[in-house]
Amino acid sequence: MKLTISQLSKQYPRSVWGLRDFDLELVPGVIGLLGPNGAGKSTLMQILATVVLPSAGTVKWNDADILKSPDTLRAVLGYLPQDFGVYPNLTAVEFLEYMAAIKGMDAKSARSRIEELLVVLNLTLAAKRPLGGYSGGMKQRVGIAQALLNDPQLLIVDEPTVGLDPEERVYFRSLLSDLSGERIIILSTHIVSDVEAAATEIVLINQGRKIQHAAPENLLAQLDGKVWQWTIPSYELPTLKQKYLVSGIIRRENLIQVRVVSDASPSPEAQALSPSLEDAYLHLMQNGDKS
Ligand SMILES: Nc1ncnc2c1ncn2[C@@H]1O[C@H](COP(=O)(O)OP(=O)(O)OP(=O)(O)O)[C@@H](O)[C@H]1O
Repeated sequence: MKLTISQLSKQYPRSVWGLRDFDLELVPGVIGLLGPNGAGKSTLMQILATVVLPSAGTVKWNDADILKSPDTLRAVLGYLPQDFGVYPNLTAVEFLEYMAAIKGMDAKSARSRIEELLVVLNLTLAAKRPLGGYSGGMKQRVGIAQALLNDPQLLIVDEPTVGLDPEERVYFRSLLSDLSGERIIILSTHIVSDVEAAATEIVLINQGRKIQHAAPENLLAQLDGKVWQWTIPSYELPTLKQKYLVSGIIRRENLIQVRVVSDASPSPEAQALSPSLEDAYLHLMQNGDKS
C-alpha cells in the first residue's frame, strides 16, 4: 500500500499558489501534516480526496493514477474535511445510513457497520438524538464514523481538533492512534501537540512547499544540544526575541523563564534542555530546511 505524490502544484486565481512542486511518498502509518494557516494543507488534502484537481503533477495510489481514475482511490478512501457539516435534524444513525447509501453500501452491511462504529466512537447513547444538539467533539466523532464506514485504506482528516475542548482533543488524538494499522492516516493540523502522540511520521509544510518529511525522533535529534532555558528580567524579552528564536516563555512576577533555540549557549546561565517537537517545528519553519 503506497501513496506517491510527484511534483504536485495547485495555482488558484490571481497567481496564488496553494501547493508547489510537492513530492511525497507515504506507506501505512499515521502521518502528521503540520503547517501554519494558509500553508497548503487543505489544498493537498482536497487533491488527495479527489475533490479538487491540481494544476500540475501526479498522485498515484499503488500503481493507479488517481487523477485519471479517481474511483480507484475513492473506493478505499475515508475523508473528514475541515468544514464538515452535519444535518442538524438527522440523528447519528440516520446520518450514517444516509452517508452509507451515498457510498453505495447495501443496507444490511451498513447497519452492522454503523452499530460497530457507534460503539467504537462512544456514541451509542446519543445515537438516536438529533445531531443539532451534539457537542463539537461528538460531531467530529460522527465525522470520523462516516469516514470509517468503508473501513478505508486511506483516511484523511483535515484539522479535526479545531474548536474542541481539551478533553475532547485528548480523546480524538488517542482515537487516531487506535485506528492505525494497515492503513495510511493523514492528519492535517497547525497544532504541534495534535501530532505528538499519534504520528509515526511528520511532514512539515509552508507556503505550499514541503519543508521536511521525517520521523518525530529525527526531527528532535536535529535540535539536540540546541535548546536552552534561563531566567531574564521581563524588559529584556524584546531584545532577546530579536536575537534568538524564543520557543517558550513562562512569566514569574517581574521575571521571565525563556526557552530559546540556538546553536551555541546564549547565556552563561542557560541550561541545555531536551528538545520538544514544538521547538523543532518553530526552528524548521523559520529556517525552511528541505529534505
Ligand atoms: N479556493 C481558493 N481560491 C483562492 N485561493 C485559495 C483557495 N483555497 C486556498 N487558497 C489559498 O491557497 C493557500 C493555501 O491554502 P490552504 O487552505 O490549502 O492552507 P491550509 O494550510 O489548509 O490553511 P488553513 O488551515 O488556514 O485552511 C492560501 O494562500 C489560501 O489563501
